[in-house]
Amino acid sequence: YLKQLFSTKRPHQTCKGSAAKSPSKVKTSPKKAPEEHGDHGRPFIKTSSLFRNNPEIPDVLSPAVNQVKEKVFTSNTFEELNLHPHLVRTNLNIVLNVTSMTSVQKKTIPVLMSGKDAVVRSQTGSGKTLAYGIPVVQFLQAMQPKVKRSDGPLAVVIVPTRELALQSFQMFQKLLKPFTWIVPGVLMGGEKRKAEKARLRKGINVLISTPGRLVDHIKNTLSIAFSAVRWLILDEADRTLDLGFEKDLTVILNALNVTGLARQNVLLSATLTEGLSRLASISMKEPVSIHVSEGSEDTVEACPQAAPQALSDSYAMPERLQQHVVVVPSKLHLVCLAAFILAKCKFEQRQKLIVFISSCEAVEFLLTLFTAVLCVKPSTASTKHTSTSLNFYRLHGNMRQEERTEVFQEFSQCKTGILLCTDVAARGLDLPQVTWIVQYNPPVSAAEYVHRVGRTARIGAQGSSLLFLTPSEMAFVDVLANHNISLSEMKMEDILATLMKDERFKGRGKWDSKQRSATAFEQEVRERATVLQTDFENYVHANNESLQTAKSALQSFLRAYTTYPSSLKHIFHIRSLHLGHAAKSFGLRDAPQGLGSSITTNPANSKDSKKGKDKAKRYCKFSEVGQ
Ligand SMILES: Nc1ncnc2c1ncn2[C@@H]1O[C@H](COP(=O)(O)OP(=O)(O)OP(=O)(O)O)[C@@H](O)[C@H]1O
Repeated sequence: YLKQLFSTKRPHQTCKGSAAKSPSKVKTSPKKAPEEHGDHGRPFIKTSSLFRNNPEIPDVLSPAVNQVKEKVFTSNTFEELNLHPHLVRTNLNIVLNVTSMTSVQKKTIPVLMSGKDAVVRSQTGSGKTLAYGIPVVQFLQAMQPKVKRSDGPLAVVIVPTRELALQSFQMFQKLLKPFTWIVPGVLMGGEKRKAEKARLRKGINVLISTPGRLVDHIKNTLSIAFSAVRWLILDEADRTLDLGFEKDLTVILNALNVTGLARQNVLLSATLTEGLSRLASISMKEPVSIHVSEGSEDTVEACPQAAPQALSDSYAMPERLQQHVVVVPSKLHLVCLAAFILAKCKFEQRQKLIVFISSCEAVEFLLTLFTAVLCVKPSTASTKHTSTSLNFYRLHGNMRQEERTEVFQEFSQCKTGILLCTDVAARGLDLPQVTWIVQYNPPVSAAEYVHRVGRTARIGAQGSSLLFLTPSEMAFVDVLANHNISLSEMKMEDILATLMKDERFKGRGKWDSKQRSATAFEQEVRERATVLQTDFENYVHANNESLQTAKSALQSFLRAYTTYPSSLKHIFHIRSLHLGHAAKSFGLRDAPQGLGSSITTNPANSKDSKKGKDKAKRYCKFSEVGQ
């Protein structure tokens, strides 16, 4: 069917009009349309109409849902917990500046301190890390005889990504400050194995690791011994399973189980549902199920079998998170994202955005393109509105680890900026003061949606999110509604209207700001969007290198599109993509020839067999996370 997909004769379901019948007939090449010069000295190349032959944009009808609410804070303080006074005063009150417990902490800490296993679900940004960190530290500092480095790991914390491993490690460093005899350490893909081996040999008591790297050491590092382990924490437990790490987890559990010491096991995530029972059954003993949704004051319950089944499919969302959706035809995706970034980061103050993109190559491409086109200063001082400069960052699994760590730290500390990233940044990361989450490419599940938007509106703060969908993808709104998530619509035209503030993209000179006619305004917005798209296309087509980069970004986007799970294929199916229009969203004037064969030759996209499907899943996900 891939042949069919890239055939120009393929009838297209999502588009109206003649262009829909010939998707590759997107005509704009310098040869076909000779250059002329516009008012601003920029060479104009006639861009095929961005606003014609697009599918209709119906209104979004987000079904009414009862949003599940969780109260973040309680009026209880940590003093009530009978913790070591240094842990409360030095660490929590002074170093971490926290006094009252969050709901999940109030429910989880006493359960864990009583020695039980637990499965913990509470909304993103509600303080789950301290909910397990405090009991672990309280337990370790009280151990007699005193913990020694040579005891090796006493607590093992498994997290799905490297940045999250680093973040959890830093939290343990803070919590363990007064207890200098207990040593935390982190192992993660991308770091030097030799240095990690040396640290393991010296002794690490609280070991934080990504699954793959831990398995690597279990197999290859003689000095790793788990004879003393008393705690196993799986943070973002559902994702760890998702990533196909089940095999790795089995290796880890087998290594831990050899000793037979009594061990406490804790699973945590904002989206624990089905699938977890399987994990619980292999790793836990009569776990207590803890969830925090409103009206569930008593939801600390012993659920001997398959505790997570008590959890419903309704996800609690942060109360002060404003969720939006915008429906944008593929052709207009690029200009619409650019206009949104300009609106927030150029014409508003102190905005910090995270933009989720489906592939590493597309992240790289957009970074280069936006830096070249959007960051250019106007040739005259004609920008009417006060504007601030744009600071772009990027994070994805194909970057070197040092670079990833550097970007993570820099973006954590910056006051304004735009992080273009893949799902490596979707889970667990606690990046301060993020104001907007933009999902430029839709997530692979409702759970991933929850985690992505959860990078804002943390710990009771305010935040907003925007999901981009094409008209053919609108049914994803219903998928979210099934999990009690409701979105309000933002209009594409309103986002594009930002371009009226930016004189760099002025149309061909007829616009007069004193004009009051709505039609003239709309016309000028469209012209400016076209000018911006032309700038993008000119950049992409300026040389062979940038053209190839755009093509491979498009290709990687298409590959990623094939990896949606079968339950969502009726919404996100590569057959319903309009290749010519998708190409436009990568600044390409025409749909590249031969893309079909390059996608079919990739084993990740062979979908003839189940094996092929599995490979496809793995290909994308492993390359994303870059274990
Ligand atoms: N009791 C508290 N009072 C104030 N701030 C807190 C408290 N507990 C945790 N925090 C802060 O809240 C933020 C979010 O916490 P954390 O990262 O543990 O959330 P989470 O529930 O694990 O989120 P996610 O599901 O996204 O991983 C962190 O900056 C943390 O320091």
